Order: sequence, then structure tokens, then C-alpha cells
Amino acid sequence: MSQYWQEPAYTHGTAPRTGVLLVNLGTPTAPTAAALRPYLKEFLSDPRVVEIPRPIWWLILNGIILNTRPAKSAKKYASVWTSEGSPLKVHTEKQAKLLAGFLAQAGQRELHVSWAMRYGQPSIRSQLDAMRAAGCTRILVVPLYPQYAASTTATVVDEVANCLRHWRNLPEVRYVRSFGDDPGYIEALAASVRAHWQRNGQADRLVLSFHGIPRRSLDLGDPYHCECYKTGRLLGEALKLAPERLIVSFQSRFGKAEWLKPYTQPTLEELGGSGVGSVDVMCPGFVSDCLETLEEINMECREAFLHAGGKQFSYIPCLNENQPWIEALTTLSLNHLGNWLSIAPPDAASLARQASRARELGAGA
Ligand SMILES: C=CC1=C(C)c2cc3[nH]c(cc4nc(cc5[nH]c(cc1n2)c(C)c5CCC(=O)O)C(CCC(=O)O)=C4C)c(C)c3C=C
Ligand SMILES: [Fe+2]
Ligand SMILES: [Fe+2]
Repeated sequence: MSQYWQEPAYTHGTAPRTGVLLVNLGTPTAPTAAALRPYLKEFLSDPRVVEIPRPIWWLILNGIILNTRPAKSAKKYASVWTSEGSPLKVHTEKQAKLLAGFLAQAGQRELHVSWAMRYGQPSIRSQLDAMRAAGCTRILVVPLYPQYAASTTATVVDEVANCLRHWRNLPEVRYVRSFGDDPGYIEALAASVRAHWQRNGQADRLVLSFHGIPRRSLDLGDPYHCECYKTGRLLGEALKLAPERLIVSFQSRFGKAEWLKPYTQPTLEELGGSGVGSVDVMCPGFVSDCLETLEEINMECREAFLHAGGKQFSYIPCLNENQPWIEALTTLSLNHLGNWLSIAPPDAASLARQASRARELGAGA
């Protein structure tokens, strides 16, 4: 029989285990109105996402939005859905597998790497529970949003804290706040643009379209706007692109209030109508292609630009499973894991050598 002073099983004779949890926004389980409704309800009920006072917003959400938007959004999702499911889910899952492979190659085989969605499945709660069952006593949370916003990064941290409220024996927790100026991430973006230019030539303008947030959030002190412009500036510098050829804009406006400007679609229409023949468009605020990039940008905005008189619209995909990005994510994770690492991480050169081997392992997993 165990004695009351006995060490708990998870610390008894074993080294503390560390987990890495990648978190993205969330996505419906099917491109149908029935699947969209609970997803949108959970997402749009989050006071970090919609900051309208609750009784008013509750009436608008339940009385109007949840009766109209699910069907409209379902049609859009259907246009980008893949045989493996929603693009956001497919890429996030692959990124987690690749990261686990790269980290293992960097000597960190004991790490428990998993992924979750802030809204929908797999939930943060279920993945934290799995980490606890696996004996994790240290957890690094990596929200997959390069630029910090209260409506994205902060709500992930809220949810982690909310789940841990029910644990008696808390793990140590760290989180990556943002990485929009991380050299590895900027270089991964630059490599992707360079590769695109090599294949297709360089367009008259490079448009960087970020997801928008309400203008009011900026006025209240949300640093998202500044972080987007910093990413844009650093990417322009990495590409040695003249500042006048690079445009930052904001997409996905929701509702009637003012959001961050300039808005992407009117910007593209203006460019198309004013004789700018060709644009390359990229979405550096998303690490994975999703509805907002594949449908809103590569379908709706493409059409708007061409209709306004533009001649050539090129969409540069998100970083998805690109090797430089997975390497950057590995380095970012190693840096944040810091003194939690079981053995010292390798230097950058040997990490790069190991990366292609890890990629084969991860892709085959
Ligand atoms: C209602 C307000 C919204 C805010 C604020 C917001 C901020 C925000 N969102 C992302 C990233 C993504 N958003 C995605 C979809 C999406 N976003 C909103 C609304 C807000 N987003 C809605 C209603 C939807 C659902 C789709 C629709 O009905 O239009 C996605 C894609 C999900 C997918 O399944 O593919 C991402 C990713 C960021 C980065 C951000 C603030 C910086
Ligand atoms: Fe969004
Ligand atoms: Fe959208």
C-alpha cells in the first residue's frame, strides 16, 4: 500500500516530461450549415473576438448571424474543402507531425508534440488532458499566429488557463507570444516569395494581406496592426524590395464597424483600375492556407482585381509544410523550451542538415 508521503507516480523515478502544443483557430468538421453553426457559435461567443456588450451581441448572434451565416459560409468552405478535410486542419496536423520529426532529429525525442484548435476539435482541453495522461509536467503552448492579437493569441492563453483551473497539480506553462519578426519566419516567407518569382517572374506589386481586426482594438492598444507592418517591413528588406512596390492591407472584415485599413479587396480593385497590371498576393498572418486565403483571396479578390482591369493575379500560398518554415518553428520551439530541454539543442548548421531527414520521416508518418 502506498504511504501518504510517497512521491506521486509521475515524478517517481522519471524525468519531468515536456509537451509542445500547437494551436490554431479552428474550423468546421464539414462544409455544411449544420457543422458551421456550432463552430461559429463557439467562435463568435468569445468576448475576446467580438467585444460588443453581451446582451446586445447575444441577440444579434442568435437572432440574425447564426440563422444566415452558416449556410453562406458553408458554400465557401465547400469550394476549398479537400479529400482530407478542411485545409486549416490538414495543414495544422501535418505541421505538428513535421515539428515532432524535426525536434526528434534535434535530439528531443521525449517531447510530446500535439495540436489543438481554439474552437471546435481537437479542443485545447482534450489535448491538455492527453498531455497530463502522458505525464507532461511542462507545457509550451505555441499559438500559430505570427502577429499577436487579443482576439487570437490572448484567447488561446485564456483557454489554457481556463482548462488548468480544474487541475489540482499544475504543470509549468510557457507560451510563444508572437513571432512576426522572428528571423526564421521572415526568411521562410522570403524564400517562398523568391521561389515564386523564379517560377513566375516578379509582379508590379507585392500585396501582403493580413486578417483584419476592428479599428477600435487598435485604439484600445492592441499591437496587432504594428506587428503586421513590422512583418511587412522586414519581409520587404529581406527581399530588397523598393518600399513603393510593397503594400500591406487587411482582409476578412466582419460586420459594419470600421476595421483596420486599407481593406484588401478595394486596394486590389484600385490597383487593377489604375493600370497596375500584375500583383503577387501573400497572406503572412496565416501560417496555413484556409478559407480566408484560398477562397477570400485566391478566388474573390482574384476576380475583383481582374474585373477592375488587372491583368495578372498570382497567389503565393501560405508557408504550410515548407521546410524553411518547419525549421523556423523548430528553432522557435527550442528557444522557448530553453532550460526544459533534455539535452542541449544542436547548433543551427547541424539542425539544417538534420531537417531534410526529419522531413522525410515526418511526411511518411
Ligand atoms: C468576428 C470577428 C473576427 C475577428 C476579430 C477575427 C480575427 C482573426 N481571425 C483570424 C484568423 C482566421 N479567421 C478565420 C475565419 C473566420 N474569422 C471570423 C471572424 C473574425 N476573425 C469568422 C466569422 C470566420 C469564419 C469563416 C466565416 O464565416 O467567414 C480563419 C479560417 C478558419 C478556417 O476554417 O479556414 C482564420 C485562420 C486572425 C489571424 C484574426 C486576427 C488577427
Ligand atoms: Fe477570423
Ligand atoms: Fe472571410
